[in-house]
Amino acid sequence: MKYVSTRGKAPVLNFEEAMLTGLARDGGLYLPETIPVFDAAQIAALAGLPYEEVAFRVMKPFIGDTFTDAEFRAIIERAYSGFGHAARAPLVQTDANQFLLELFHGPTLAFKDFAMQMIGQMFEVALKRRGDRVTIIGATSGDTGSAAIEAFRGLDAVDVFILFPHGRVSEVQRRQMTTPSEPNVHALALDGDFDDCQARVKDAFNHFDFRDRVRLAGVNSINWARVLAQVVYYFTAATALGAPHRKVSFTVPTGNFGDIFAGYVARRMGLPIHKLVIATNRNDILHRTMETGAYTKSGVEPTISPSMDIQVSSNFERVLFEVYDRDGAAVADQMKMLGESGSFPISQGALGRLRDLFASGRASEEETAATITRSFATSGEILCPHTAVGVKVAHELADPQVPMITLATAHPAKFPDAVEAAMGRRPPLPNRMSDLYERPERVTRVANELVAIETLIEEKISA
Ligand SMILES: Cc1ncc(COP(=O)(O)O)c(C=O)c1O
Ligand SMILES: N[C@@H](CCOP(=O)(O)O)C(=O)O
Repeated sequence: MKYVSTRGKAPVLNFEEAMLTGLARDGGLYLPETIPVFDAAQIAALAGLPYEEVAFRVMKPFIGDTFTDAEFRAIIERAYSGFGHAARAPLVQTDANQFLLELFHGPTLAFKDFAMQMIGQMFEVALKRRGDRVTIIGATSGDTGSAAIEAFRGLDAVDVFILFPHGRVSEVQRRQMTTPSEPNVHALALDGDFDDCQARVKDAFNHFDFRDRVRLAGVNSINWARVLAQVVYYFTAATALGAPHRKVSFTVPTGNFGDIFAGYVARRMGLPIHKLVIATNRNDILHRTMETGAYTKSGVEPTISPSMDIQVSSNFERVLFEVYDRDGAAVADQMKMLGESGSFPISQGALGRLRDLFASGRASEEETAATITRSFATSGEILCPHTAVGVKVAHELADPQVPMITLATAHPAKFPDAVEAAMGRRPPLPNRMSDLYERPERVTRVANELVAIETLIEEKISA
């Protein structure tokens, strides 16, 4: 399997190279040259299998000969062994035709663990075999960072630097990043918002001297391996409800577009997905784009669903590449326009294709809080604010005949203030984390400047 860049000018790579590279050298994102398709019998055979077996069958066609079957099975086993639920991603019915896919039973209580635990294990095996060492840099609005630090803490072949927006993540998220004591992990509080963090990460990748000197690698969803691991739970959920013989819809609380892009890949692989719904909070750039046909930045406003407080949605580039018939030059032009003027138009043809692929909706702060309140009162389910954004939109866009699955992307205990304000009860942390508030924190404040960040990284890795 070969991987190509969305901007069409970077070297074509195999899976291992694409995984260890992260961002393509032309600034684009890697995608498989072709997406494998499963027939109905292959999909039907997944129903009822353990999560790990589905993960093996779904991901295997994408990895080429990077790992032997035995290696890959062992990687998958290790990745999911720390999850707190035997089903890994259990499906819960909340209403006549509404379901929640609980993706928060991993070590840091968010869906990021599904991919990050896999990447940690895959990096470890690949780097040991190469006798290599890398410096990982990541940007987070809260969940990617904690999942990355958890997945890579203490591993020999990596140093990890995570940039998070100072003062804009929940206390639980911050502590998950700042309390691990292993010397190879570093939480950096940046003076800016998530888009600034992500922009500095991309700048570092585009500064080739630095990139090559520290052997930079990325674990944001710009890394194809992140998206790939997230394709699996669309298959487990849909087959549990009767796919391929029955269609299902998914609503995905969306920020950086990685999770919903994984749903798009699942559909391209043959999974019969009826609607794929983008749910945004009041930072609704994706919903506005779908409505108006112009991707236009308008400044990030802090919300009670902070992990989705994003304006530059990285993986949207991947879907643009698809709806522009894989025209890398057209995508590069759009990204240039976005960088220069904060906006780009989408052609009528591409917009039509986007609207065929995705529906969209948004939830205001009040609607998000009201959804948390109502969900607890009617079904006893305590939702995290991101999931509540999804549930609000899912109810609006559901078809009575088709099951609607909302991705429950984080555990409510990661956002206790917002949940308590909505329903008058503070969700407790699971027992294994109950001392999180007592552990000492270790964090470095950093300016929103590439030079300051690069200097800090070089100092730390040479210390
Ligand atoms: C809890 C939670 N929900 C939803 C999202 C949005 O996911 P994505 O960025 O893949 O669109 C994030 C951040 O990525 C998150 O942390
Ligand atoms: N919401 C994310 C933002 C980064 O997203 P990623 O999926 O591209 O890593 C977070 O929680 O950090």
